[in-house]
Amino acid sequence: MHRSDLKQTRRWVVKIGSALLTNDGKGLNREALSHWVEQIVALKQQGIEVVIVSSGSVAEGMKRLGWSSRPSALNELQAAASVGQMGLIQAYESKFAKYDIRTAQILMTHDDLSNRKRYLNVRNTIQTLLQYNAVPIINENDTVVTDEIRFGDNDTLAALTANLISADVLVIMTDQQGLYDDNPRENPNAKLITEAKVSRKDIEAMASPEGGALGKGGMYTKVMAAKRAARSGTATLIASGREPDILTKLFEGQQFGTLLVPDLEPLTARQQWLAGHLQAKGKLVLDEGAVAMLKNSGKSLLPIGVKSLQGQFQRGEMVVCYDLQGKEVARGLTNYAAAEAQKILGKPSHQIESILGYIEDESLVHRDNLVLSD
Ligand SMILES: Nc1ncnc2c1ncn2[C@@H]1O[C@H](COP(=O)(O)OP(=O)(O)O)[C@@H](O)[C@H]1O
Ligand SMILES: N[C@@H](CCC(=O)OP(=O)(O)O)C(=O)O
Repeated sequence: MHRSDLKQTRRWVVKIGSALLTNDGKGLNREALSHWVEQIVALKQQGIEVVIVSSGSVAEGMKRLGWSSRPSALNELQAAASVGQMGLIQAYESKFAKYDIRTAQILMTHDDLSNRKRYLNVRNTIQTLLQYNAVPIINENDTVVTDEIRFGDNDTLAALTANLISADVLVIMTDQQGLYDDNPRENPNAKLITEAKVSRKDIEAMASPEGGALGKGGMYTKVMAAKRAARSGTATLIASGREPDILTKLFEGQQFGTLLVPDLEPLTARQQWLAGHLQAKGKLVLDEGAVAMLKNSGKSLLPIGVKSLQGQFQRGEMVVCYDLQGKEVARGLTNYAAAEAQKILGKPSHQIESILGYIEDESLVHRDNLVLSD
């Protein structure tokens, strides 16, 4: 993907971060929002389908509730998000209405995306909305989530959305010009990276998880989001939402922000869904033979190759597989709950039935439910 190819793309996810959307924490910056809407309308006129992932509900809720500082208690954050989401959506709806464009609100949790049925439902809904020329506006459903099932930051949510709809481009708009080789808030000599392959290992180290006062995740979650997005072949642009006409400039191939080129082998839709599970319920440690089988022969994981396990997982839940050196090898959905798996570890599959009294499958993790880690 080169910048000049951006004009030929068809489907974009545009993520607008808290750091940008909020007026120094005093609610939404409606003027700026209006300008982004204008640019999205211009993209749509060029035939691009756009999905927005927008933060800002907590900041708007704080203003509406008259709170001067961001609460730390989860229930207060949830209340603020719930009050503020009304204002956020209202702002987008009224701006798009001027152009006679319909908007649609989608609130998701990580749980929704890890449930295969709900995942497919969300995908169908978004695709249908795009067919009807509506602009879906996505945020995390903050009111129903607790820490362990949160995306936590909207960069991750935006990347999973890009996977969900096989977007060509993910634009992460933030308050910096793009990815610098060091945190520009701390190092005035930091240099902007204009382009990098997403597989480059050093870009993770450049990106600090320290964000501004309002954002969450900093640049680190943006780089990780670009890696996730690359699983569906999606190119990521990290750029400043403060730059006038930024979306239009990017579309035209102008040199703004950082282009992170997807150079990894794209995963199938089902593998993307598997890889998008953020929470694993258990760990398996594999012997060398099993690691080689998974990596080189594309085989299922049999219990005989598993040395030990940890965690209280149930059948159908996500487990992470490690090699003997502790490096993650793969992740997948287990056919057996932890208590049963413990009994069949290291045993040949023909013994499963006599040990457990039944057999669910001869593999512990079937190949179709397994994805190799990078
Ligand atoms: N290498 C880097 N390049 C650019 N910004 C960085 C880098 N490392 C950390 N940051 C910080 O990340 C911030 C953006 O992240 P964040 O505040 O979470 O924004 P958002 O709300 O848009 O997601 C920047 O303001 C900057 O301080
Ligand atoms: N869902 C929350 C935002 C999550 C968040 O702050 O994300 P980010 O824009 O990545 O810093 C909200 O709308 O306020």
